[in-house]
Amino acid sequence: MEQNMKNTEKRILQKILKSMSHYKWEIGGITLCYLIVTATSFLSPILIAQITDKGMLQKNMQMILTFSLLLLGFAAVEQLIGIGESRLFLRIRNHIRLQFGADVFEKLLKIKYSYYKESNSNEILERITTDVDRVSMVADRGIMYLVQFVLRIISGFIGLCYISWKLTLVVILIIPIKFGLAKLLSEKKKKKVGACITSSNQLSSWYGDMINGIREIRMWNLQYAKKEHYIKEQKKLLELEKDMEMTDAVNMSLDGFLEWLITCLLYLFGGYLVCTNGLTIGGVIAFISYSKYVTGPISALLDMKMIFAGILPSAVRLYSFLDDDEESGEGDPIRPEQFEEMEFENVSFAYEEKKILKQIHFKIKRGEKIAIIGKNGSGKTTLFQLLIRLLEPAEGMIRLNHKEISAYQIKDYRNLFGLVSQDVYLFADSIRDNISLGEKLEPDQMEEACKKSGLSEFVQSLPNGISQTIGKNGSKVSGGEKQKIALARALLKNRPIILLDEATSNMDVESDADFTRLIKEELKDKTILMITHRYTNLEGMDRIFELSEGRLVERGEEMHGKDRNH
Ligand SMILES: Nc1ncnc2c1ncn2[C@@H]1O[C@H](COP(=O)(O)OP(=O)(O)OP(=O)(O)O)[C@@H](O)[C@H]1O
Repeated sequence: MEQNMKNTEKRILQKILKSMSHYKWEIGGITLCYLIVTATSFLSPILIAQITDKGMLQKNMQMILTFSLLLLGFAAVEQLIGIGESRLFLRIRNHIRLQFGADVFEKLLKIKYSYYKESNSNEILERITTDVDRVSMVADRGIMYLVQFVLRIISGFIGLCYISWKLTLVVILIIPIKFGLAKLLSEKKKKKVGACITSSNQLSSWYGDMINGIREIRMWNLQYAKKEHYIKEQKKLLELEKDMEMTDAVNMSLDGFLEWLITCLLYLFGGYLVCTNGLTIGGVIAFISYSKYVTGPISALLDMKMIFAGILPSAVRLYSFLDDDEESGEGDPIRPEQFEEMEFENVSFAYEEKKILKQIHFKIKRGEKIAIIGKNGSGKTTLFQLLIRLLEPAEGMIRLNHKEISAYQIKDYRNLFGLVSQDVYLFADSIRDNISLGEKLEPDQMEEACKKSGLSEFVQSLPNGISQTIGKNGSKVSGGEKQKIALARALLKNRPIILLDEATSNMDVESDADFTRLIKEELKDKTILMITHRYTNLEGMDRIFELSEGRLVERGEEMHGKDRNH
């Protein structure tokens, strides 16, 4: 298990590094900047030593001025190059964010529909933004400085050995100590980041659920209980985050102490060498400056483990999401006019252990109208979801024109259907945009669709007419009006097969009667599959099926003319 995890992490690390390889030119530019900065900073301690030994100790103002100006010149070059390096770095960081963001968005559009049944939108959003943000940290300065660190360490060691190899041994002492600390703390941090991610996910899932259920919370006075729950869970999460951040704080403090330990040891031995004439005072000052070049980057280099410990749990989750199964999109093309018939052949379906549909068998030909009735939870909507390929049968086969539906290109296949459902989702746009779904339409086309769906009167009563915005998921319109918008959309799309899943469940009696008339007259050439609980809607249907205990049974004429709402 542990080994498996390690292999996954290794694979993911390779993937991350591969994604960085797209930015060869930028990384090359940054490396060049670092090379120049390394060269100038390599020379700076030598200049400081000259100011001390040849300038201050020999009271030579000319030397002090010359070397000070040189030092200032180097600093100016370093800062200018720093600006160029920042530009390149930000370019890489933005590209990486955009790349991950676009990959994730595309995946969300293609991932199997079941993914959305397991998590609410808040949870998905939180999970994705956290993971993308964390993984984008690979383009963090800390990691980008990797090359600079290595260069600094090499140049620093050359400088140190040049001044005194004995003192250099003191500096080398830092490596095993820092290595041991980084290993210990990074393992701890990885576990803590994992725990934080899990807990934060659970909280955002709960939070999303709470926002969606705000009406019920107010109606049933659940505010106090919900607030208590929130505080309890948020406290737990904050404790975990505190623990995680404490690991970084401990690491920083130990780093600081280690730095001072080395500095004190250098003063001790350096002071001894000055007293015994083994080294000049300027030499000791230069040595201590060089030692900072080496100890800082060594710490930072070994801290990479800590940075990756923060990134890896998110990277593992993000890449496993990106590897998740997608809807199969490729296949044969089909045009709407080519549709002849659809057939369910012994189709069975189960949600986990629960069998919903058992050996469903029926055929529908072009122009036929079929009604499906059945008790709540009998599986009617599930049957539609199988039809539009949101779900896949566990057994059996659904055929279109004698060919399994998965053999068709999904885009073409879905273009055969128009859907009006009981819980239609409307975007927070205008009524026009919700009906046209981005398609350019003539005003009279829109007007006709509104008239047929019974929406005209409502639209005329609005201050902005068809341009009126309707809020998140149509929060500013009624249930019946929502269904009429969905119906107008389906009419305009003019698809050969129309699926009506309790399409009039929220409509008034008059609108419901208009709808029945619409099916009989305007939609007489369309193939219609209608789920309904209202017997009045059965008028004009060619055949009626009842779904009961997972089985689909054809019912006869006795169903027509029954009272409303069975
Ligand atoms: N994602 C899911 N996981 C587990 N069970 C599910 C899931 N979705 C639906 N179900 C169950 O499957 C059964 C069929 O649901 P479906 O929505 O197809 O019924 P329906 O006939 O359309 O019901 P209604 O008339 O109430 O709209 C129900 O018992 C439901 O609880």
